[in-house]
Amino acid sequence: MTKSQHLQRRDLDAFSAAVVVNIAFSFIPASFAVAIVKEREVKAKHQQLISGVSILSYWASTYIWDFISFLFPSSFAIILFYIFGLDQFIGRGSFWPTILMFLEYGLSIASSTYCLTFFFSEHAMAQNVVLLVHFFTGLILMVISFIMGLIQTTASANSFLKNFFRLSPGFCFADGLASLALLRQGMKEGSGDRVLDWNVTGASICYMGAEGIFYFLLTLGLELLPPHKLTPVTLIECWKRIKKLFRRTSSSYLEPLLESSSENVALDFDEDIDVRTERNRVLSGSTDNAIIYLRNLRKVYPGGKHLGTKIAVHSLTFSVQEGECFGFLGTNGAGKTTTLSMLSGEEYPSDGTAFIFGKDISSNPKATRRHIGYCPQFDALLEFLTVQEHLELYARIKGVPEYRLEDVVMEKLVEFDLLKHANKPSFSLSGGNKRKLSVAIAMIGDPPIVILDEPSTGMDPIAKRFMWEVISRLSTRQGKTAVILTTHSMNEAQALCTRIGIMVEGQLRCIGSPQHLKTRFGNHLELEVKPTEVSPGDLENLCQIIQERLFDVHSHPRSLLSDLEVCIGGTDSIASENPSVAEISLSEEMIVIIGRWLGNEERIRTLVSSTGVSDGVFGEQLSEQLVRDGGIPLPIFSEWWLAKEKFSIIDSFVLSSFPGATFQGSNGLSIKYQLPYGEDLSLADVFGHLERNRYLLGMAEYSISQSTLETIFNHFAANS
Ligand SMILES: Nc1ncnc2c1ncn2[C@@H]1O[C@H](COP(=O)(O)OP(=O)(O)OP(=O)(O)O)[C@@H](O)[C@H]1O
Repeated sequence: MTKSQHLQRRDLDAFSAAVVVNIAFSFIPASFAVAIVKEREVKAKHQQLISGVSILSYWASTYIWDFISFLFPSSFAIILFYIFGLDQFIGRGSFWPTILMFLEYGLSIASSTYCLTFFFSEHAMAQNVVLLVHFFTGLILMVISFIMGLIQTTASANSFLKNFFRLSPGFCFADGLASLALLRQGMKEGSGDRVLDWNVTGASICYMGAEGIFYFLLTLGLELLPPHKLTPVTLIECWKRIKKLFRRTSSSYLEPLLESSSENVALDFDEDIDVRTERNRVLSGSTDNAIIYLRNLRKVYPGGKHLGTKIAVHSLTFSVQEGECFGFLGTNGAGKTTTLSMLSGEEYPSDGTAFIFGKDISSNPKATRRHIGYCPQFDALLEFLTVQEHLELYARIKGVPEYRLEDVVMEKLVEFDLLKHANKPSFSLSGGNKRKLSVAIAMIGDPPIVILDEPSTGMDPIAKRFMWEVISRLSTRQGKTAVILTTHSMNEAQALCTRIGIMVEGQLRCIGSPQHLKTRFGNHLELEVKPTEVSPGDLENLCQIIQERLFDVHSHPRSLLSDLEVCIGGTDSIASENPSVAEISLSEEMIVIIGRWLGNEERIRTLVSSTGVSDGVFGEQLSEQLVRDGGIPLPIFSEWWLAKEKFSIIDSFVLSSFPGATFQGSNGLSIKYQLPYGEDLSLADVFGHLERNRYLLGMAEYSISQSTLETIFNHFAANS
């Protein structure tokens, strides 16, 4: 074998060794990546592993574990490398540079894979794909570089291109090993004897070291900041934030408001006068004690391929003061959660901004978040952590000092009546108790701003009352905390909120105190009347009249007589003596005829109609009985008839006395009306008129109330 053949053989052997190692490194970590993902899933399920430690240390342990997992195959390969004598190509003197490269390779691969996965998708598969792309890139570049290095005309281009190829950790690693092998065999040109020369291992060590640190820091940043995928929209948002950062140098409490008069945006919808007044007030900076200001806050979501963009929140402007409980109401999809997510820093505004204690949520999200306790719409609890551990964990995250921890946790357990559930894992709690825990977490550390997104969902009425107590104590009694509350319960809003804003399709449609909204938008009164009960004398009289008419056989059609026979048990009894009233059961045909005798066939129709005309509970029961038994006892029919008579008298009285009054329904015991309310008809007029005629009309009781919040909400929802 000539020297040149020997060199080529050695050259090829060195290259094969590097390729084999590279492939080994490609696939072993790839399979480990799967194991790591699985291990993370397991950890996610058994969250008690992190009991008592902060999120940060959980993150650190996960990261270190991943890193060790990546290093494991490195160590494994090193051992193999020496056992099978592959080291003869490298030489024992190169042990430490080799070890260093292995370590750096582990770090740079782990960090860059982690980091790229964060950017594009956190799906487990994405992590594997990134990992494999990494390894194959290294391998392919290695082959290209090797071939280019062999061909004389491309050798210098190869040296230049290597500077870029080295951005791939796989290439760096394989190139470093191959260069070491070539050096030891004396086949490396122009590099002297030193293993740490740039062209031997120096470049690989520097590149991999720099990449490892760079990606590590980037990953750290991504872990600590809220995760955001790299999409055109997020890029635009990032750009806007950067611009704002440079524009806004001051963060004093009032300055942002005073500078803002030019921010009146052109609205493409008619704004309610109260909403406009609030907008002008906020934009002019004349708000006292307000600690939250929203200024033209807007959120646009990308709509995907086939849908247009979605404007979830349109130019929202209002303020919330200290000690205020602001009720943020709205239809489903009105944009409430989106607004709250922007305030709590979960989402970036597409335009406009908000200030919390004078700090801009866009340019200073960390500083603003410190003031906020947020209870999201869906419980963000860790399944296997107990109630107490949750409180401890969040108290630590919120910076409660260790010596106060026990007291703070106990205080919340008692305040939210969770003491008896303290040691239960959160997955075993009922929905209502989960909500309690979420609200308790939001209130840890007594933040000056508490944002509660539908806090009482799923709670029983007692728990709900209890929760209302806690919230009202927080805002009204302590007087220092501002609460923003979204709810679909009008009772809750009425009970808790000092001011309410109703959102429809991303726009604020009205704003003001509950009383102000009722006075402004409740342009009618609700009247409920309960008639007196039917008197036994009247009932007896009617039964008698009907009975007499029924037994006046000459006036009956043949078919009715046969009906009567069936109802009271035979012809003899009809002819000879009158049966007792209670014995008489009226068939449908008889009822229709009786209605005609009594002069109101229309009323009978509500009873016998198969179309199910609503006539209150009593009427519905009689209809059912008629269908089921084929008849109704005479006394019961008579009672129903007299009750209807009373209803009818009251109905004609109300409709004729209050022009514009509308019938709203009856439950069989009382009737409801809506009366127009305004200059023509005052509350005093209505009371006076009803009181004067009360006994004449047979009203047992009546009530008049202003429109409820629910009617006002329905009015806005219906006009959306
Ligand atoms: N990530 C998103 N991407 C696209 N559209 C979204 C996204 N999140 C919310 N939306 C849309 O924005 C609008 C406002 O949603 P949001 O969840 O803020 O409403 P909401 O008032 O809280 O409703 P609900 O009372 O049902 O909780 C909805 O039309 C919703 O479909």
